[in-house]
Amino acid sequence: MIPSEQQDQAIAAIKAKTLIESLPWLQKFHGKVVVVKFGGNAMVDAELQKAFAEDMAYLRWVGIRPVVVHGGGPQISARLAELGIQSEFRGGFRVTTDETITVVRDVLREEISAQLAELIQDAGAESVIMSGEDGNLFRAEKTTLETGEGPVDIGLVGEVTQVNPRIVLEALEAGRVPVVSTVAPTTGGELLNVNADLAAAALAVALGAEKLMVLTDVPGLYSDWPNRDSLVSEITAQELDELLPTLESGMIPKMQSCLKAVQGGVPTAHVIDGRTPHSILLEIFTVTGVGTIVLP
Ligand SMILES: Nc1ncnc2c1ncn2[C@@H]1O[C@H](COP(=O)(O)OP(=O)(O)O)[C@@H](O)[C@H]1O
Ligand SMILES: CC(=O)N[C@@H](CCC(=O)OP(=O)(O)O)C(=O)O
Repeated sequence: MIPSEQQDQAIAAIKAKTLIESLPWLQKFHGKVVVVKFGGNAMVDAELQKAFAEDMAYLRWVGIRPVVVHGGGPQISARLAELGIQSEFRGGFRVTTDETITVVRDVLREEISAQLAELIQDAGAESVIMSGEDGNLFRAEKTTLETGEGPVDIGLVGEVTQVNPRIVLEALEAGRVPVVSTVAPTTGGELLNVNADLAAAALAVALGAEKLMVLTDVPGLYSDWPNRDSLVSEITAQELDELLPTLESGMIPKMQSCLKAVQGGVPTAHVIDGRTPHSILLEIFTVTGVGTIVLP
């Protein structure tokens, strides 16, 4: 055999190995719901967004049912800055005023949901946009932040207290990929800004999802941030519960979300690096997986 043929054969063998390695996972996850939270920091690059959308279409066509819940913190902050409004965060949450909530809702729906839905359609799967306001998807209650100096009012910020997953299930039944943004009304009809990590966990639990995958802009959870040698590949709910009080702002809602999901019956929750193209496929379909896995 000439060297170029040998090289072609070696490449073909790697491709075939990768494909066949996915067989047990295809069997295990067939028909199952996977909730993927796409973070604002992971979606700044157009190529990565395209790869993400391709992953969603891929999952849909291999018979797994993906549900996208997205954030958009940096994009909301950018729009607010254009409007001359400064962003303030307390405990990882945006202090949200009457003026801010309209911007949050618009950026999430008109800009980010719309763009993701279009990319998913371009990748070959139907998608449908929804928020906590649609079909009673989410009900929320106002969050009061507990701090060392007592409770702090952070404005129109809420947490999901009820989920009615009907419209998500209808979309999945119709073969569509739901793209969910996370503003949500109270029972009184007041619109609240809900952190997307936490909303994703509530939705994953309500849907009886097989996995929650949280994409962000780091390789996973670090037990001793920012020490790069402290990447955690696997952690139990109990260990995470103990680690949570030591974590810093961005990671707090993310890890609370993973904890809530596994405590609510989701078999595994994952924090993975959204900057690696197709990291979702690598996590689901390869033996080693990537990022941090949270187990019950
Ligand atoms: N223990 C930790 N492990 C990993 N990242 C951490 C940790 N503590 C703080 N971070 C920070 O959290 C950020 C991710 O949170 P955030 O900026 O809210 O992301 P996203 O927009 O993806 O939701 C990381 O970029 C990192 O700077
Ligand atoms: C209450 C609160 O902080 N809401 C978030 C909602 C978007 C979000 O969660 O975006 P990421 O996933 O990119 O962080 C915000 O206003 O930024």
